[in-house]
Amino acid sequence: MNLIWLLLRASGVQVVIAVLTGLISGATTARLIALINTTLTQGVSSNQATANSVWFFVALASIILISSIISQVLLIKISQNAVYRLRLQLSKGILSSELRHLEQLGTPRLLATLTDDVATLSNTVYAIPFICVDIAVIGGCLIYLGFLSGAVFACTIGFMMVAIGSIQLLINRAGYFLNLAREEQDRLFKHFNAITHGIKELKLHASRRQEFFSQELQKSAASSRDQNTAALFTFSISTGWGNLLFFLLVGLLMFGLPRILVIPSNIISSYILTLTYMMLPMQSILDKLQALSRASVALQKIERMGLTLAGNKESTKHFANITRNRFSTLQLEQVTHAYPSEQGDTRFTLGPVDINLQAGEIIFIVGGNGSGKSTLAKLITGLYIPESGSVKINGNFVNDDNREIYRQYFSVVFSDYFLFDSFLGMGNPNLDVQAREYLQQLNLERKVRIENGKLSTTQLSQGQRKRLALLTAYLEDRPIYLFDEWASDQDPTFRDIFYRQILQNLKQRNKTVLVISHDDRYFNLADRIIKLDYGKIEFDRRN
Ligand SMILES: Nc1ncnc2c1ncn2[C@@H]1O[C@H](COP(=O)(O)OP(=O)(O)OP(=O)(O)O)[C@@H](O)[C@H]1O
Repeated sequence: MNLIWLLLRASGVQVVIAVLTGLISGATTARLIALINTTLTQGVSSNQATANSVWFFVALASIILISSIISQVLLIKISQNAVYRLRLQLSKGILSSELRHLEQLGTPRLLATLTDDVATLSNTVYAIPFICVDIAVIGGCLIYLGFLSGAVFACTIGFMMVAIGSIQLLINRAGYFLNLAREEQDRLFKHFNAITHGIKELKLHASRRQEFFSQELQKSAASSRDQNTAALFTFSISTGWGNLLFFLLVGLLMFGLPRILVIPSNIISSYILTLTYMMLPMQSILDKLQALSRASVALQKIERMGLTLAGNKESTKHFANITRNRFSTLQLEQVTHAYPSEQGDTRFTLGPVDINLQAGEIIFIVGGNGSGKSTLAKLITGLYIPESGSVKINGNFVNDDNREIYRQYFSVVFSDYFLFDSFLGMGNPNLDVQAREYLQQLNLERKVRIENGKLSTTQLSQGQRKRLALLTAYLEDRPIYLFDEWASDQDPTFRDIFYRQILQNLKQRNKTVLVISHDDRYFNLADRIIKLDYGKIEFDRRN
């Protein structure tokens, strides 16, 4: 049902046209079978009648061909379009969701849905057009059967309802196993994540690798295999059961029903012929049910993810020239943020904090590990929404409507930064020239080339990659800079350059620079130091 909605949402009008042409194809098929039936049972009286029948036969066959092709082409387009829209919607949903919510969902779950579920769906929607035509053919045949004999039709429909009900029970059972298998898939993705990101640690420690493999990955993979096997077994039972029931129906019509009802033999043979013709589309539907159930589970997962994303959606209106806005002050007033407590863990709460930042200041944010520096950075930059308290920029409150504008004041290099290999969204005509200048200042001109806003490589050392992240921040040229332990993996010479030259240059350009640092040798270079201790400001003093 959800799959049908998916198509209807993609293009309601086209779906209606496709269904109508499908129905025409089905009805024409029924008429063709009726023609074959009458010709076989009654024969043709004259040459003229034969010629008429031949033309009628050709016309019906042509209509079936054309209408089924139109229906399928339309449905193929609609279904592929639906998957395309779903991919974009999901990606948009992730991009506009609150960071905290995405952190809670976790990368493996997001990836499992973005890759696995969407792939399952896109591999299955191709079947929907064929199923629609099959259903139309079955529908057309049933209508023809209804015309042949009301009593036999009633018996046939009664039998079919019971048959469909029993098959549905089996399919529901298979769907249950598929759901379990899909839940296991999330855990599998978590382990795949560990393999790709923890490969060095796993390679270096044989017993850790072995235990990870046997206790975690293998267990999940085996459980996924078992649930999938159970689902597939149930599906094959349902296909076999469906075929058996079909033969049972044919047997009943041939041997059982004539004993109870008086049915002319030509009606019986017409029924058998039509039912035999219906067997092909029925079998085809039964074969595709497995893929459809899998797609339905995937769609449920996608929709659940979409719903949680929509429930945590932020406004992401696009505002041009935001960075040209002038910055004078930024105030955090009684701002708090709390992480939910993990098992056996005490809940970490940052704040309430009061901070007042001015343009052109260099502020060091210092404190021990876990004191809340990065959390504060996410609150200052608007990535986390304060649970209480308020943030003001240039005297104006930051709220849901202007948070997107607010974020454009910041150029940030987080400690877990991501490096894009091209400078996207910069809108700077001198980008390449400016970027090459910065490459020289950052001592990278012999390692990296820049052509049309694209970096020749990002396969560099940690320190060099971080310099490229700094280069991107330079090019963004925004009023407030924030560096989260930027210098931690720089060599002593460049670390010195960072603290003594880069930060001072930014200050001279009237930038506000927030530096999260453990380098106490350079604390004297700050205009101001804010020290955090277990989520509270221990001191906020000028140097
Ligand atoms: N994504 C998260 N989910 C739950 N708790 C978190 C999360 N990130 C941080 N925390 C908790 O918040 C506390 C502060 O973390 P934060 O990263 O802000 O510290 P920090 O001062 O930047 O530490 P470090 O110097 O080690 O980088 C930690 O004790 C941690 O347990």
